[in-house]
Amino acid sequence: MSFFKKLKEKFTDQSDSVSEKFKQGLTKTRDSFAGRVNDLVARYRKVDEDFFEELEEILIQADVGFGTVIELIDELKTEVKRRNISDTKEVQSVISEKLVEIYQGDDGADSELNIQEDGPTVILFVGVNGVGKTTTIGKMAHKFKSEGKSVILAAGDTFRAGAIEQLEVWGSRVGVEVIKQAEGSDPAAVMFDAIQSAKARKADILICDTAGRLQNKVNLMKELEKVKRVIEREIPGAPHEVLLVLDATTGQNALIQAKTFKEATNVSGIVLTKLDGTAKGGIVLAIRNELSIPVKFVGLGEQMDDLQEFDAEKYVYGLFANLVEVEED
Ligand SMILES: Nc1nc2c(ncn2[C@@H]2O[C@H](COP(=O)(O)OP(=O)(O)OP(=O)(O)O)[C@@H](O)[C@H]2O)c(=O)[nH]1
Repeated sequence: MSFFKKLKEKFTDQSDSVSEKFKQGLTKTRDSFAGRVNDLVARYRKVDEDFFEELEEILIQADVGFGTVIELIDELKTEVKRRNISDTKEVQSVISEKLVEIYQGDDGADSELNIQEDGPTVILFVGVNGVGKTTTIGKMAHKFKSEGKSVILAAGDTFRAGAIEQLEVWGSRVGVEVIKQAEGSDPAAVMFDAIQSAKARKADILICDTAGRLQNKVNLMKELEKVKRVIEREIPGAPHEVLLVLDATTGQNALIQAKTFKEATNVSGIVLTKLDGTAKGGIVLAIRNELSIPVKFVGLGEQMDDLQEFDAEKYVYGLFANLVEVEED
């Protein structure tokens, strides 16, 4: 059975709300990317050099990233030869198989969060303004709460006007406490307070917001280092996760931001927001391959439960859900 058929069997069940969310959230990307692949396959009967060249172009336009595209095309060519494939329709299933393989890589690209059994687990959020950091923190707090965990939020973005209030709005919406100080105060002091509260209340999860200015890398680095130092001192081994939030609709710009943050701090995972708002959802693969940081969560819409743990198979299923398939005997 083809790889894609197996994926379909695994995920077509409508009652699986998560794979359905991936399918819904990737509609824009699927319409353009998979639509073009379908069209390519219809136009080319034979797998030849021209076919691969056009495929390369489509992948690059979906923001898959140049390096990743070259790797993928090379592997496809090898596989086509090895399996003696001549029908272009058969190549489609191999593409989906290779996309999953490339994403999972050698290290398995684990999207699971490093949660401490006997908390508090400290999760530090970093990222520039406007990427959807606050919304993501709110959605994540909601996710933990619905799993029965107790959550505290730390309003560490003391720099951007309105950031504290915005976090408070999410705090009351989700029903979790927000630890804050006045605008302009030292973020490290907010973290200190928040950790004391989390310890005193035996909270399971402490989610920390930070300021997202990128204009001055030295300042950003200093601030993040200071915040991390305080957290580490108060809870050895923390922060347990440093999640960088990136906006999928900014395409290659998101990659540039990621490189800067990677230089400034140890990023343990990426949250890619607004994947539903772009036709270039291939950016997930570019991030994974070019930065070697796993995408741990993706934003697939504006609703509270639209933040989903990333899963390469569900993602690829979402990309190709309407694939025109080869008839199998
Ligand atoms: N469609 C869609 N919209 C999202 C997603 N994540 C966030 N948004 C929207 O993006 C907008 C900006 O998000 P905010 O969290 O307010 O971000 P911000 O306040 O501009 O900036 P920061 O909090 O500093 O990142 C809001 O309208 C969110 O609803 C997503 O996954 N999908």
